[in-house]
Amino acid sequence: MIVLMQHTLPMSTDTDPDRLDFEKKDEQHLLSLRQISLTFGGLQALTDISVGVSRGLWTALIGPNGAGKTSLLNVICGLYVPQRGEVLLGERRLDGLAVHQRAALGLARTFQAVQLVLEMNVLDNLLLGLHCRGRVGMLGHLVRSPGSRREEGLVREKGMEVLQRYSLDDVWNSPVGELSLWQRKLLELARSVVGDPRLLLLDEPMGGLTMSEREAMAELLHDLRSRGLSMIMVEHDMDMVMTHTDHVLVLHHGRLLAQGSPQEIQANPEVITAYLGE
Ligand SMILES: Nc1ncnc2c1ncn2[C@@H]1O[C@H](COP(=O)(O)OP(=O)(O)OP(=O)(O)O)[C@@H](O)[C@H]1O
Repeated sequence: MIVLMQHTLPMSTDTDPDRLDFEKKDEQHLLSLRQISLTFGGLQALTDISVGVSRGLWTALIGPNGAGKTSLLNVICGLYVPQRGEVLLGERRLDGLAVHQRAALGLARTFQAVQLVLEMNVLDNLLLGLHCRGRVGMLGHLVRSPGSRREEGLVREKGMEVLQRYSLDDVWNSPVGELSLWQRKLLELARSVVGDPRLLLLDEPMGGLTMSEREAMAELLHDLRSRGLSMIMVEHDMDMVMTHTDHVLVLHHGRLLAQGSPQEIQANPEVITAYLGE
């Protein structure tokens, strides 16, 4: 369940009762955003966003074009630094942590335009997901000690198991440049989860896919959620959002316009106006 924090963050001391109340709510959340504001020069991309995301849910982040959805994912994963506000994973404040440090704490991310190294083969691209998560010692690989070779063998074995799960084991040695869009989307998803993250941020994972591929992707995401992975997904396909996700956050002009179950969001007059007004 996601709880909108409507009161403003008090500026006073830790003994302030409002502040303690705020933090008590945060304890229940896997992710907490407190009063996030982000500007690019004169452009206000995000304004005063406070929201908590509970564990184990598949949350959709929707809104018209330019509403700030990708910017919010970028703030969460550390690509963008907001001018104001705090991001917490569990009780850990993430302010000041770089993308790779947040990844090591369990935050994973996929991108709208798939981010793979086209010249590298499928397995090596997958294993980049483990390096990003800090699960494999880069230095050990560079010096190639016997220990590191053994470790590398185990890691490659685990990688092949994951590729099998995503039906990519047959093409493990092909350069990514030779894969179809569907296979690239699969590989990006596999790479984002290979390090066992706690929270997965998905930016339009179904973009550009056919209807049957979208359904297949939804199945994979259901499977990940049933294994306990929490997800926040930016998606434009409303049918997908309404059919598959547990909870919906709606951004409009950089503000949190509404949140609720898919059914509540579908019936929300403010949301309908925001979309029709585009
Ligand atoms: N790096 C950037 N530099 C300048 N402006 C940016 C940057 N990133 C985003 N913006 C602006 O911030 C606003 C929100 O953009 P964002 O991409 O987050 O929206 P969105 O909801 O993801 O849109 P879409 O659905 O079209 O992908 C837009 O006006 C966009 O032009």
